[in-house]
Amino acid sequence: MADHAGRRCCLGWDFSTQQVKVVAVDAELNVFYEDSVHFDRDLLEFGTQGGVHVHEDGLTVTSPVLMWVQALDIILEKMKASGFDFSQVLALSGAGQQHGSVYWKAGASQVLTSLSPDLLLHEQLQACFSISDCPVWMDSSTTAQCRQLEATVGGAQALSCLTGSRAYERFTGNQIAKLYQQNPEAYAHTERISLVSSFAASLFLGSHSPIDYSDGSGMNLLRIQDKVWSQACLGACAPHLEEKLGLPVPSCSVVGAISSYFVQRYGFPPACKVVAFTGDNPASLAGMRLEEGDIAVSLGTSDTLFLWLQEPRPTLEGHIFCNPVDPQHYMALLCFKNGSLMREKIRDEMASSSWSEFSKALQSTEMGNSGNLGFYFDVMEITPEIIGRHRFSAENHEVSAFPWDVEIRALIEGQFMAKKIHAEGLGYRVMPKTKILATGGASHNRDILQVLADVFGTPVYVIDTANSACVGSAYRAFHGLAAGTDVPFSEVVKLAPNPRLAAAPTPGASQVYEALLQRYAMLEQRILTQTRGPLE
Ligand SMILES: Nc1ncnc2c1ncn2[C@@H]1O[C@H](COP(=O)(O)OP(=O)(O)O)[C@@H](O)[C@H]1O
Ligand SMILES: O=C(CO)[C@@H](O)[C@H](O)COP(=O)(O)O
Repeated sequence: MADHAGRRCCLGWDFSTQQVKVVAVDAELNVFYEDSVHFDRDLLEFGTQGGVHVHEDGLTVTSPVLMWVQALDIILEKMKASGFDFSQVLALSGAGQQHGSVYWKAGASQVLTSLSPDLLLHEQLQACFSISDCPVWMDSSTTAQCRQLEATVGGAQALSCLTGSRAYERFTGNQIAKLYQQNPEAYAHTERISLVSSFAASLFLGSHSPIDYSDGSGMNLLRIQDKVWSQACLGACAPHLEEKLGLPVPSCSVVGAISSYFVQRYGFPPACKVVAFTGDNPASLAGMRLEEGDIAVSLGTSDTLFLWLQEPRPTLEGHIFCNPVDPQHYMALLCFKNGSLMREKIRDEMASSSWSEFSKALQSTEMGNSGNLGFYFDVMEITPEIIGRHRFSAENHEVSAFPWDVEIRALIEGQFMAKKIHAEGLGYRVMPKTKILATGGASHNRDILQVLADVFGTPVYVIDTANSACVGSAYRAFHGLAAGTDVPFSEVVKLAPNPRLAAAPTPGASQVYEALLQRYAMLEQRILTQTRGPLE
């Protein structure tokens, strides 16, 4: 019998870009089980790279919905085979990569409610989707729909004030508008549209799960102040959209009990609660127990930076989402598309595909890289909209190549300088008590975290697992169980292990980066002006 038998717990799931992950957290808030299924490695038949398919136009990016379902089957079977005691699961919640959308075909809810425990989920859900390839957050094919949406509500700033963001290509409303315009039949045959998060919750619930306020804020459709769908935005995207989306719910809502499929096949207790699933970044905010004044930096497939906010101040850059753990508050988020996959490319080109070689370059080069600076955006970046690799010497001359170790430092310093500059653009300032909480796959790399600490001039902390979205989902499940008694989230997680210091700023770092940050910002503007012309 496995040593995790008989421990009462909550499960936290994460349906992220490259994998499905799970953790089990016991009542003392210790993580005692972790597992994952990696799409490229474990589900070869879908032929994804980094969990996605990039289409011929270079802009459309999708993932097969049945790959996500099958990944859940595999991970549940692995847990069963390891002796995991499902009968002790009190509640579960989860997270999904943000903005992606799933289109359930008419009749799907009937299938969901009558699943046979003798078969796997993917064997039974084959015919349940009106499109098999779901648009995901890396898609940037909806510029026309974005401009239409902004025009309908009075411009980009007006849309941002209403929904927390100007129109972004990956945001779900614009993706739905594209689907409706290009494939009206599939749209007409769709009974329900889920986010990746609410889709995953629906599998556990055995019926369509509602979208929560926090992940719903990444759609350009939800009014973030009063938390209802904007009729103007819905109308601009597609007809009958409100009925296909269902009503949004607070993020800590219990959306129901687990479906009988999981009770019969895996032995979950019938009373096991499903707490609304949310976006992976909001779930990470919960997992790291972010406090006002802290900065979270997630180094997953995407790089994101997010903050806790009391008052929303929507602008033309970045996003304001409803806060996933406190319904009165908000979070601000910046997303950088060229994150881990860009680091992997440079690692493969310059460091023999080895993270330890990559680290050696960071160890053997000086802070500030002797004035050499680089921008590495193999895919069109979101923050800011730049594509291509651009390298500059200390004299600000564009150069075509750097030595291998200079290239690696230029990549990592550039990525973190961009984060600091754009966070300051949102009005954020590093204060003496500020700490950075780092998470995501690349937070395993101490040399990368050292550069992060040096560029920001702030200590960097990590939690025990880099799967903060999973841990946050399990914490949110405990919160969902307790919320009937109106307990604040901070009270529920007060006994969770504290983050550990991973890197402190090197003496003299602030002086080195002060001048470099100014140069980086100036050169970023120069590239932007060269590529899109001067702003009017
Ligand atoms: N030691 C390491 N150094 C740098 N990056 C790493 C290291 N280990 C893993 N990674 C990166 O972590 C990424 C996956 O991060 P993860 O947070 O699990 O992604 P996601 O949740 O988006 O699926 C990989 O693409 C890989 O590049
Ligand atoms: O688009 C965003 C946030 O706005 C991305 O951060 C996605 O949520 C993908 O997350 P990862 O799989 O990279 O964690």
